[in-house]
Formats: sequence, structure tokens, C-alpha cells
Amino acid sequence: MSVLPREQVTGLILAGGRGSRMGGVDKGLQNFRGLPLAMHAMLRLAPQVGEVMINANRNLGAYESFGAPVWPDALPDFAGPLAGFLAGLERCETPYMVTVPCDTPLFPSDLVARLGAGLLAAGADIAMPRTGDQVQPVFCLMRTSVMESLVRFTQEGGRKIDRWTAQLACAEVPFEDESAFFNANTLEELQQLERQRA
Ligand SMILES: Nc1nc2c(ncn2[C@@H]2O[C@H](COP(=O)(O)OP(=O)(O)OP(=O)(O)O)[C@@H](O)[C@H]2O)c(=O)[nH]1
Ligand SMILES: [Mg+2]
Repeated sequence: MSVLPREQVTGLILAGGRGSRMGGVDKGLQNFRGLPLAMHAMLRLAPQVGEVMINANRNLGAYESFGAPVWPDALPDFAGPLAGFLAGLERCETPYMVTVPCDTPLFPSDLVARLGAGLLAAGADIAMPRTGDQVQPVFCLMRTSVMESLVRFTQEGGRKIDRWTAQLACAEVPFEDESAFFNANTLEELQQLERQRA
């Protein structure tokens, strides 16, 4: 099985959303077990990649204090996660980039290794986790060379991740533990997460 060296991967924390289902708060800064949600994502991702960056659109100073570079969307009006992908790809200096959302603090500690192996085995441009029959597209490992295609897609008004990835060679990598991908979209879900085991 081929291994993608972690130095070749930049990790991007996606914290640029509106958080509307949580009342419009900046979700990445919400407290979870004593630390901001996005900090949990960063601590879990950092050992899996060479470098980490954060994509955020509000409270940039708070995210900068985490100690990683922070990039806001270039596309206006909260255009969705693909706007975050694009902001990251524009700054990414490694041949691969992986995204993780800020609201899923218990994602697998071997996420990048397994996505990397799946991508290389399939010779794909993109690898995403699958739990059961559900693909988790905001956890997306991609070759940085997909940027050109994403620029074109978003310039034409495309906003949906699955519509974009359908144009590329994708590998879906099965993960057994669906609970690791539980994300907090509401305050109630955040409290539910607090009760979930590591
Ligand atoms: N950069 C960027 N990221 C986004 C945007 N919208 C959503 N995301 C990110 O995509 C991931 C999944 O989005 P959601 O779980 O729907 O989060 P959200 O958009 O903040 O929340 P809702 O407004 O309740 O849908 C999260 O990590 C968000 O931060 C956006 O407009 N720009
Ligand atoms: Mg979510």
C-alpha cells in the first residue's frame, strides 16, 4: 500500500460558515470540552499533515491566535465550503490539501493516512470518506492541481461540492465508525457531542 508523506499535505480547517443553525454564531469559536471547536480540529489534524491553515470569515484575530495562517474567502457572501477550498488552494504550497470542517471535533486520527492511501491506490484527484452509503465531502483530500477546475466551476456559479467532484476522478474511502463524523450544526448537537466518547 502506498503512503502519502504527510509533509506533502497541507491541512485546511473550514471555519468560514454562517453557523445559521446555531443562531448565527461563529461555530469554530464555540466552546467544546474547554477549547474552541476549531482548535480541536486543528489539534487533531496537525499531526496528520505537514502544515495547517485556517479558513475563516469572521473574528480573524481570534483564529490567528491559534498560531496558523488564516485566510478568508475571496468569493463574496458566504458562497459555501467550496469558497473555503478555493481560499486554501490559492495559498497551498504542497502537492496535496485536505479539508476538515470546524464542527466535527472527533474525526478519525488516521483520516489523512487512509484518504491518502485511497487516493494513491485509485490514482484519483480527490479522496473522500464514506460511512455506510453517505459520502462526507467536507473531509476532502485533493491534489492541488484541481485548483484550475475549481476556479472554472465557481466562476460559472457552481457552489455544490458534489457537482464539482463529479467532474473529477474521486476515490471514496470507507470508514466504519460513523460517530467519528458526527458534526454539531445546532447547540443541541454540540451538547450531544460533549457526551460522546473521544
Ligand atoms: N469558507 C466557507 N466555508 C463555509 C461556508 N459555508 C459553510 N462553510 C463550512 O463548511 C462546513 C460545513 O458547513 P455547515 O456545517 O453547514 O456549517 P455552516 O454553514 O456554518 O452552518 P449552517 O449555516 O447552519 O449551515 C463548515 O466547516 C463551514 O464552516 C462559506 O460560505 N464559506
Ligand atoms: Mg456541519
